[in-house]
Amino acid sequence: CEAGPVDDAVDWTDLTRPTPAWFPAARLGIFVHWGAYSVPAWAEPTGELGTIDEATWVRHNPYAEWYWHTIQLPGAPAREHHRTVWGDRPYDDFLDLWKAESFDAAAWARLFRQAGARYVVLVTKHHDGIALWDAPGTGTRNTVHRGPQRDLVAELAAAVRAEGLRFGTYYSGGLDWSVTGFLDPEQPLLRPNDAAYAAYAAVHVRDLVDRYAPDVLWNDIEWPDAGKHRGRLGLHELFRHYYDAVAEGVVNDRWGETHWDYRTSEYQHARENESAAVWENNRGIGLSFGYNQVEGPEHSLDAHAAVRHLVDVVSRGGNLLLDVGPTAAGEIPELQRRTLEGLGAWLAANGGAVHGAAPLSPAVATASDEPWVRWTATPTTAYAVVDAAGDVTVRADHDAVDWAASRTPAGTAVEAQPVDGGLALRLPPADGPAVVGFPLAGTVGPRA
Ligand SMILES: CC(=O)NC[C@H]1N[C@@H](C)[C@@H](O)[C@@H](O)[C@@H]1O
Repeated sequence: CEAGPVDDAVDWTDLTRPTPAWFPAARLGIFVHWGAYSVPAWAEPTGELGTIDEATWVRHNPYAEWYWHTIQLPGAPAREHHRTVWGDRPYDDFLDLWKAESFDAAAWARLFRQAGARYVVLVTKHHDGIALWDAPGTGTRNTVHRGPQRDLVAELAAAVRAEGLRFGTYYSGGLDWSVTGFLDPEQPLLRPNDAAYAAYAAVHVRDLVDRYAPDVLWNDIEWPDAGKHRGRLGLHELFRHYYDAVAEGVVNDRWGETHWDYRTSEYQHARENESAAVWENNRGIGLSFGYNQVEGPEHSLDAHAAVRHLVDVVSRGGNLLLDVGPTAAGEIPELQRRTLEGLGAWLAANGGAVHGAAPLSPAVATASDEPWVRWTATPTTAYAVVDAAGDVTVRADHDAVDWAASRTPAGTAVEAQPVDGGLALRLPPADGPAVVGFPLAGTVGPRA
């Protein structure tokens, strides 16, 4: 895997343009990791990326979608699990065992809309190289010819768009174990960088653009080095082709030092990227992206925790791309469904503080953890999201906010009195954070 010719003379700046407004306004997306790995659906719930040392991570990988890799490692519990449950069956048997017999794209799309998501990003080829559409050059190693025997990308794209949501595609440009084998399993991020693989991947992403016009191109790990050039199958041309085909399309930042519309962090990894103007944190509801049957409530965000994570991300200017890992049959596991439904119920009452909202100027108010308070804002309103009940004081420059007309978007009247250095609120008990909206003084009617 020699590093290919990297044409670092490429001028990537001509691709820069203002980020299409729909993306930061969306605030919540749903990620979907569904693949042959959803058949074994087994990993150790070790911990969050960014909090586990690499040596532990690689052998006790909590990402169930890395099953094929983890079972290569001598001493990995997953390897022992595979031998016990599956014997010496090859990984590709899971493609044929993946039937998707209960897959109902319309039901998924309805659940995602009800969860308050504004976009959905489906994994179309993960690191195992199996495509969820009839990808050129994959032969029968895709879900159209084997296993589900359906174009899962087309089905979900149509259903998601019928619900009024945007549809994006994830593609693993950085790793493809079916092309490279495992190189050195002890070094999991050794990437194929040769021109042949770069062309193979470019043809795939171009096919995704031409067939599904994705609103988001979400590449993972990095783009093959030999593909970072201006040629016909080069990355620069690919981005240009994409923007010509999808005017409001956005690309993430995992294509190497080339071009991006927004930065990404993952669980606790790369949180330095969260200082960018436009960014997105992605994580599972549990510790894995692919369905992991081992995970329980103790490993997963319940609705309350998901609300707090989303609000914290939005208060700092980011989007949350929250992952679901469906079962091989195509069901959304109950633990995940409950979180999505609870998140959606909260957003139905309080979404004004999230959708289309942005950070509030720190000159007006700042976050606190005791009580738990995060602030968001629209051009006319500041929102205090308060995870406490009873008498709470929020610190705000009340000359900048008009406290007289405070209301929760859900319509519950809230008493708000200015006190030294802030505002005293009397919050009714609620089964989730309360949201109190304060008109930003000077932008709306006179102080009452
Ligand atoms: C930071 C990084 O490169 N993560 C790669 C990681 N991304 C997740 C969304 C999942 O697709 C993982 O399986 C993948 O390895």
